[in-house]
Amino acid sequence: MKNLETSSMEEPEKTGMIDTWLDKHSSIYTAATRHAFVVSIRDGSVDLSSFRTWLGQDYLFVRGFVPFVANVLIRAGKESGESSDMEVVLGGLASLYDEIEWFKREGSKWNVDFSTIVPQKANQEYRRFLEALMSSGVKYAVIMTAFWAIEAVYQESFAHCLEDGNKTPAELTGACHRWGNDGFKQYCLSVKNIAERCLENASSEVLAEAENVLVRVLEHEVAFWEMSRGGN
Ligand SMILES: Cc1ncc(CNC=O)c(N)n1
Repeated sequence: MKNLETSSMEEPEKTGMIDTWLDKHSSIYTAATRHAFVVSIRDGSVDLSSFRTWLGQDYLFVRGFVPFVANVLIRAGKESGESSDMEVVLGGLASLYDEIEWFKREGSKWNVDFSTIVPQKANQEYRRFLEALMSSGVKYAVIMTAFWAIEAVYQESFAHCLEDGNKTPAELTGACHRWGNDGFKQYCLSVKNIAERCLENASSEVLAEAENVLVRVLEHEVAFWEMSRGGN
């Protein structure tokens, strides 16, 4: 009797490099997107001094992230070969303006004086890593993979705090909506598609570098959450 299960030999659906890498490095990906600090926001047990530490440190991080995204924007104009890349990155850069304004409002709300905050070690190391990625020897496919990972960790993390069954305190839902909203999810998907397109044509050396950079971003994100949880 003919086996119906195997009678149609369909080609397996093509998965992109990024999803392949996330499967391969799923434990660090989960550590970055389901960190105890994020889970504590979701279940309402969050320690507000940790939240205040995160707020001040992330404000400094975002100020360093702006030149990084500006560098991605310049490369999107010069190196991409696809004119729509620029609009995607420009949209991200523009939203960082609103984000900085939001941080300032949150800073007054939580009595966090940004002018006196000193970047902690994890923050300094993450920013140094971003600076290294901005050097001209780093390929567009590699920086785009890093850019996607940085944004996607926040999207995944804060969307989790808004999912069914959350007990996120009302005063923290603003932060969760900032990165957990649907528009930000769509934007992350657009960045992912750009990265995937570049990776499709990349050499094995560039692929290896992009995979390494992806893992390094996830490690920096875990260290950043750890720093926040440690308080100040
Ligand atoms: C440490 C860290 N990683 C990613 C983001 C999200 N990108 C821009 O806001 C962020 N704010 N902070």
